[in-house]
Amino acid sequence: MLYCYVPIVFFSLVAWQGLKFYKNYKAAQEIGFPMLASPIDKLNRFWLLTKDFLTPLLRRLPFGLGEFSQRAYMGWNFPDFYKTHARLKSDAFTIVTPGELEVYIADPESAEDILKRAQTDFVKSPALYDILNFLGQNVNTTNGMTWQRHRRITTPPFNERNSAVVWQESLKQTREVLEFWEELGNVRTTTDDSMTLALHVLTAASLGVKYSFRESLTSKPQTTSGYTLTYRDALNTIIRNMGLAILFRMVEKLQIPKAMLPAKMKKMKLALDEFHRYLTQMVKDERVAIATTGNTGLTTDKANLMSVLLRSSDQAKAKANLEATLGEESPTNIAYLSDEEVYGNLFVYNVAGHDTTANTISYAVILLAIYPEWQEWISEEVDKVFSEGVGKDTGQWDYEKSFPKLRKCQAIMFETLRLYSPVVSVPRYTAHSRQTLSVNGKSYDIPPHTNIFVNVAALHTNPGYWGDDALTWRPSRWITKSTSLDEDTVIKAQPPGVFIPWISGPRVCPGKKFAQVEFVAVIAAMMSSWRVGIVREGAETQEQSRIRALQIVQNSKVEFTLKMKKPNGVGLKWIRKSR
Ligand code: HEM
Repeated sequence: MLYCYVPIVFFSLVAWQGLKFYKNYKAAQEIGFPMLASPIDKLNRFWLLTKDFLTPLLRRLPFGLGEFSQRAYMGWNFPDFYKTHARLKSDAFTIVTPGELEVYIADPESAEDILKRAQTDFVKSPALYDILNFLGQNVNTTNGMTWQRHRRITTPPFNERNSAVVWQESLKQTREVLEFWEELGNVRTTTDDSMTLALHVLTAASLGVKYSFRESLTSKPQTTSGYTLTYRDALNTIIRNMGLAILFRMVEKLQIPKAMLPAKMKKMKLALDEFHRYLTQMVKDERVAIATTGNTGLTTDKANLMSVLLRSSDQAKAKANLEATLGEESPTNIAYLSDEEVYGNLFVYNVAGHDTTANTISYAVILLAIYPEWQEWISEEVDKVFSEGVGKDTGQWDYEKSFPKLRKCQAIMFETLRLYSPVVSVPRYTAHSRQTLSVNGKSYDIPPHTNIFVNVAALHTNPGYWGDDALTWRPSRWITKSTSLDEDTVIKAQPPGVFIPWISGPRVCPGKKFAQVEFVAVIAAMMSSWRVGIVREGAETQEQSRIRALQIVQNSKVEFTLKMKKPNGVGLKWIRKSR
């Protein structure tokens, strides 16, 4: 009997999806942007589980019937760049799906406007961000007053004093990495090692925990009793497989018994559970340390994300409790973080602050090896900045004096982020209200429950702004002559909305300076005494090896953030620069 219901259920589902699609089509027509259609909602769970298998089959369908599948996943904007906008001759277009309506924007002024109105009009969609609530709600996933509370409490550690720690730790890690790479001869682990380097910088600056790069390679990791993984391995397993971690959270809701999970998912579950336990223990230990030493966490060398989160949370909690005991009529609004929220924020800062910077370093290093002329370009600047006094002894390099002068190193970072931005599109949501948006000077009405994507990859490569060589990696486009007598060159300022790897407005990335300081320290230290080249394969010429390496760089895809699919395909050789 049951089999009779199967076709009924199937056709009802199809009809329901068709109805939703039609409703969205009418809404998209009313907005007035050019339209594209997709019969699939990219957040549909069945699609998420099967898309890797189905997409190649769909692409083979005749008459371009499966063409929509190119845009049916998060992050399709790379390597589409500005192409779809150019084809539709519009800085805005709509994709109609049976899920929620999607609008893509590549007009710099509208992009800026959307990002500025992040607190009220264009918020973060719960459907997209709730899944990132690993271990607890956090600054990245919340909206409104809750977000303000998270932001107020979590950002103070990212100050100038912290930048000096980031600078010193980045230089130290780079010295160790380079010694290791010199010994290796043929380095195929640029991305993995950059991840380790960035993780060590982050744990030093945010948790006050220091690791040695060399020891992390040679010594067998010591697991704490009762754990299978070390803290670092648990975090690494999660961060290097964020796509899987997100999928695990979706599958977790289906309550599939652990024994039935595939091996990869079991490993992810173990990493997430143990990372949670480590954080719980670290928070407990930090509380004891604060109580016994009276360390405020704000004015001493021990100021780090963990101590600041706990201290400001605990103080605010104590104040609220006192007000409640005194029977005050309107006790302070909750101004602290619950323990779960502390874990959630520690997790998100670890993920956001590690993977993004590490990948930017690894893209830049491989691009420098492909285009060695830019190595000379930076080296000239580094030699000039450190010509007096400390010279090549990076252990003596001073953050405050040198960082602002290393403009070419900053240009390398900006140019790398322009083409290989970790976040290729920024999703926002109109929630329950209708919003007016001006695009290229004309006003449009955006309906409620619309996902509006600021198309970062398109903005960064619009030939109308960046010129005919928009897709070429050319760091010198960032340097211009200074009008001041004190400096001969400066970084070229861009108009608002044109270059937004860290976005802008109230939700601008709080780790922007952190990432810049780390990147500049690493690249300057590398180029002060070293040169890097591509290791040729077989009978390859130098030119062929560069073309191959560039293909590997361009063969990237978004897995939480943008990454090369096969970074280990490029072998690099590091040699000391002759004095
Ligand atoms: C090259 C390096 C980096 C890039 C390109 C980058 C980019 C971004 C972008 C585009 C966002 C906005 C995402 C959205 O609203 O959906 C963001 C948010 C965030 N980033 Fe970064 N980031 C970098 C490094 C860092 C670092 C080093 C940290 C911390 C140490 C960090 C912590 C965060 C946090 C906590 C948020 C959420 C802020 C909020 O929503 O209020 N990021 N980042």
